[in-house]
Amino acid sequence: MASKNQNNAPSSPSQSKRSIDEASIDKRRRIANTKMPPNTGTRTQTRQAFSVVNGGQDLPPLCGPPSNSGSDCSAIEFNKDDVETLLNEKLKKNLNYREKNDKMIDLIKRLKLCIKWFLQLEANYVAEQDKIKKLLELAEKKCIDTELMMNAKEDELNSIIMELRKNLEALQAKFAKEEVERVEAMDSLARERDLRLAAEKLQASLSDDLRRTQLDNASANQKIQSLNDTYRRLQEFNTSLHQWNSRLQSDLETTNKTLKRVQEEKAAVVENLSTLRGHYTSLQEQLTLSRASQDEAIKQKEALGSETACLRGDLQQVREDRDRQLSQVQDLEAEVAKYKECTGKFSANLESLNTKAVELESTCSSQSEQIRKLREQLAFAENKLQLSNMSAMETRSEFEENKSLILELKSRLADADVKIVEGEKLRKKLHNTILELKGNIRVFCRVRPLLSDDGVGNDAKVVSFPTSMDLQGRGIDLNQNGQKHSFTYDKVFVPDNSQEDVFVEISQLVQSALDGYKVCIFAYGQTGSGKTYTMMGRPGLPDQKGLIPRSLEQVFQTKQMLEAQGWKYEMQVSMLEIYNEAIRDLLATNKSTFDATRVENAGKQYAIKHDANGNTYVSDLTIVDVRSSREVSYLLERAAQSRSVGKTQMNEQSSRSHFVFTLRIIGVNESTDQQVQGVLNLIDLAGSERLSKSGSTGDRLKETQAINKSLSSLSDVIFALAKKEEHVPFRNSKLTYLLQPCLGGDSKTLMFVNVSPDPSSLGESLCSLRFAARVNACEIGIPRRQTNLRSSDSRLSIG
Ligand SMILES: Nc1ncnc2c1ncn2[C@@H]1O[C@H](COP(=O)(O)OP(=O)(O)OP(=O)(O)O)[C@@H](O)[C@H]1O
Repeated sequence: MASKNQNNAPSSPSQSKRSIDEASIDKRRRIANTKMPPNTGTRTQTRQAFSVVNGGQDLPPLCGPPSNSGSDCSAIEFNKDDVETLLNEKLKKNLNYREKNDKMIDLIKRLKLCIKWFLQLEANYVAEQDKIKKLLELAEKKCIDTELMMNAKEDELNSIIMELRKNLEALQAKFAKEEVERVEAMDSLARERDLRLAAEKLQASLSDDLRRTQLDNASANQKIQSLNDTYRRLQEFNTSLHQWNSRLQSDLETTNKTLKRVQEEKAAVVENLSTLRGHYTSLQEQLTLSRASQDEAIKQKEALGSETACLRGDLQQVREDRDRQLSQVQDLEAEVAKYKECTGKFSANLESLNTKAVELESTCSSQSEQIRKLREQLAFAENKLQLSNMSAMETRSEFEENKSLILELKSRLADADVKIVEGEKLRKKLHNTILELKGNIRVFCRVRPLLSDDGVGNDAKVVSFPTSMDLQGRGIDLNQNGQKHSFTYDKVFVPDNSQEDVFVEISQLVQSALDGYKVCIFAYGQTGSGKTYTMMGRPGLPDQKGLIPRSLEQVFQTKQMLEAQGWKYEMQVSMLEIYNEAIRDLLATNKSTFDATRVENAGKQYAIKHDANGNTYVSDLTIVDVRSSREVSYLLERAAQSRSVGKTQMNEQSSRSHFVFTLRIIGVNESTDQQVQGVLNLIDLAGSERLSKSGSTGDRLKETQAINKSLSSLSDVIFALAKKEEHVPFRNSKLTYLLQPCLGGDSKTLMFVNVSPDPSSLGESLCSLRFAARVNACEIGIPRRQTNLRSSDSRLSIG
């Protein structure tokens, strides 16, 4: 029991008290049951004895004091009632003597037993009383010792409690101090945080530190809270100890009062003592725990100190940041000062802007006035607009009518376009037919006027023109030594005929070139007869423009007209001369080409090639795309400056080479899916001259021989073509080979024979006229014999 009570926790003093009270009551009960006061004990023992004597079965067996072994009443117990019942028992009247005697004997026996039991009980009580007295004395001694010890322990506990209180006060003071420091640190941190937040958001790391510090503070607060809880528990424990002590004192007083009466109270005191010992042990343990908690609190204090140091470090860092921020603030203040200066300037500007605003306001008011007027005008205009809308409605209806009319006209126009295309095709066909009927090789004769330089002989008028109806405009008579030579051609131009008159006659051929035919127009004649004049005209005089510029003007004019029908044309120009059977590029930009020393070799550079489509290509020849007659005129001037010229008896500026102007015309009509490719060759041949007259030496002789040779070759080709012979000797000269695709077949060839009326060159004129007459006669199908020409005249022979 003692060890069990020692293990009881002291934390529940009321429970302990209750257990102690119950124990005390139990003990008291037991003491009351076992104790028999000397004056009353006889009656009780007597009753127990009488109960036994009266039968004893209905009485509960009581644990009486120890009895003598072997005695009859050792197991019999008596109480007061039993004794009184035994003493008051009377015999029944209806009993006989014997029965009365038996009953009396039995009663006597029971009385004897009761007396005997009572005497034994009394002796036992006396012995027990002595023993209890001795035990009480010992218990008193022990209680006094225990009380002394308890007092000592109480003093010791009081001193410990005082010490703990002091420690707690010191800890509380430290905690309060640290709390104040913490609050100060928190305040400073809050201030610094405000500064930080106001300055820049770059202090995110410091915010993290602050959060950590706050967490540490929270943990410290928790620790403080736990310490406060511990302190509160200790206080409660101290209070319970006080209560327990007071209860112990009261119990001690109760024990002292009942010490003499109750033996079991000694055990209770012993138990209490053991309990107190247990409590003492537990108090010692609590003390140990308190010391441990004190150590822990000291450690926590140290930890808090280190945390405070950390916080101070953070505070120092925060202060440094604050210093940095302050420097930034100073910089910002400097900037603010600058901005203030700028603000001053801006305020000046603002004043000027204010004045401008005032001006603008005045302008605005005037504009408001204008707006008002404009609104009036707008209202007026709206009225007009309504009227206009009404008229627009009328116009719209007219428009619809016109639209339908336009559609009808468009359909008619489309029909007309189709008809035009068809008509154009028909025109081309008819035009070609007419030209074919006129002859693919035609000969025109042109007699130039008599010039002042021309020599005047006996018979000044060697050229005349028949006036008969059938030959008018086609015949020419040449008088030589009284003999009249008459020639007929497709057309004869008299000296009075202008350049325009001549061009009118050849313009149909130019149209053929645009229609896609190959056209060649030659100017043939003796030197000084007017070939260059006919082809090129006189420079600087527009009314004396020659066939080439006029043809080009017609080409570009017709091109523009045909573009309306869907035709698109590309024009390419090339110009070359054949000098001494060598080709020379007159549009080449390299001037060295015209170096006389390179003339002979230059021919090899310009190889003539014909393709299957009848197109001619000269390698290395300059071909220029042209879009206007002006561009071509510019090129013609350049070429004229590059031509090989010389001086003859008949001409100061005699052309010593054949000049070939080629215009390639490529036309495409996408709407009718037609394509044409025509060529217009305009050729100013070198002037024929008798060798006897040319001064026939050196280069001059060579030039004249080359010219005569190429002209002879050309006459061969033209005769062959006119006679439609199978073998045409194109390769006899560069000129004929170059013109091969443009001669014969569907090609149109026109030869001008230029004649000089100068009597001194009558022979040359006669030769030219005879040659041209033969060509013309072949073409129109006149039998050779009817021309009265000798066979030897079939070839042009000059010199
Ligand atoms: N129809 C004409 N009307 C007026 N003057 C003309 C006419 N034909 C030629 N002339 C003039 O006659 C001169 C010789 O003419 P042109 O130079 O054209 O002869 P040519 O046949 O080209 O000579 P060559 O073969 O030697 O080059 C020039 O001064 C030219 O102005």
